[in-house]
Amino acid sequence: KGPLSVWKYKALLPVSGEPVTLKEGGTPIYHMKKIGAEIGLKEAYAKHEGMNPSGSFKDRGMTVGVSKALELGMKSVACASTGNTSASLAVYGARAGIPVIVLLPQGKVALGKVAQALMHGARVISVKGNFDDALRLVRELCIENGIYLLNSINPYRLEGQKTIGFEIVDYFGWEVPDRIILPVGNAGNITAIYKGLNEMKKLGIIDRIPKMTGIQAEGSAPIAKAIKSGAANISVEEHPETVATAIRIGDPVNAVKALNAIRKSGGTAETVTDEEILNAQKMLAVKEGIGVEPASAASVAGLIKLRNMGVIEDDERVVCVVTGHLLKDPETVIKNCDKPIEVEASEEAIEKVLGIK
Ligand SMILES: Cc1ncc(COP(=O)(O)O)c(/C=C/C(=O)C(=O)O)c1O
Repeated sequence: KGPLSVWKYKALLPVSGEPVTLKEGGTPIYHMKKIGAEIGLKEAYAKHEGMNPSGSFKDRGMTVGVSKALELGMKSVACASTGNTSASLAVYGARAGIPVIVLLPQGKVALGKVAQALMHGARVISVKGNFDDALRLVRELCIENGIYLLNSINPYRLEGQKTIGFEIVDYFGWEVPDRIILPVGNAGNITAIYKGLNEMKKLGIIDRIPKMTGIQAEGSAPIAKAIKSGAANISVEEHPETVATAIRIGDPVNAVKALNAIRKSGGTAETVTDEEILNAQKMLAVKEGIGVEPASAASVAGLIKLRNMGVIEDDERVVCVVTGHLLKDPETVIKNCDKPIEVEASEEAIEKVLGIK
């Protein structure tokens, strides 16, 4: 009962007290009519996680993780982040009134995310290294100093994020989608959604699990490479590079769980180029009115590629989880769009450039 939200599923979440909440979850599922028509898929949907309080799916993990931190009597919380985790932790830490420390890879975090972490009062440390360096350092920092670590190595993060699976099942009911496609970085989200779907199956609410399909940027694709080569585990990408800085992660902490989720569900993993990512971002915005940041558009770029490869069948119902809001990374948008047309402040000048007269 009640509106869709993370805490609608409180009975399935490991938090006993009153949660620290900003009404996260209950995000919209949009039918992608035009993009679907272009690739011959009648049932292509996008679940817009950018519509969460801090603008990404991370809020689902943080509402549970920060609630748990309070329950455990922790004095401060920390994370390393490519941006959205730090933005979300800053928001929920502020809500909870608990000090927040975030470690960011220097020069590789989208502007909107840094703005959020700063404005919501986190101590923002910029590390001369990449995300994987920052994660190693924050784990040491937390162990040495009794600070509560809230990267997705913390299982309470995945507990919150599994509600994406709950909401997809709630929306489609018995007609479970055939496939769920999502961008993969540290691989927490694909692991979490798979867990949620398995719980729904155990509860007898669904009778089958959608194919979990992970999409990575070509320059940062340890999971996709392992799936495509059949390797038991990943080989770490030493120098991950992609315009989709949110998923610029070479050594995903949840790799083993994610490979299991993909293989057990009969899913797959694929890579897309930065160009395909930016094209998908523009298609979503211009054709469907859905504004997402580059990493999120990787799921739709992957949908298109897998469809063109013949991996996705004509009659499949597919849900792409688009994970973060367009406003998170305005610099990339400005770089990839035409400049605004400058005119003198007169109607004639405007009509002239618009070719109206
Ligand atoms: C927009 C967006 N889309 C996809 C992912 C990948 O999710 P995971 O595979 O669960 O890591 C992220 C991840 C971001 C961070 O890892 C971080 O913020 O530190 C993201 O921000």
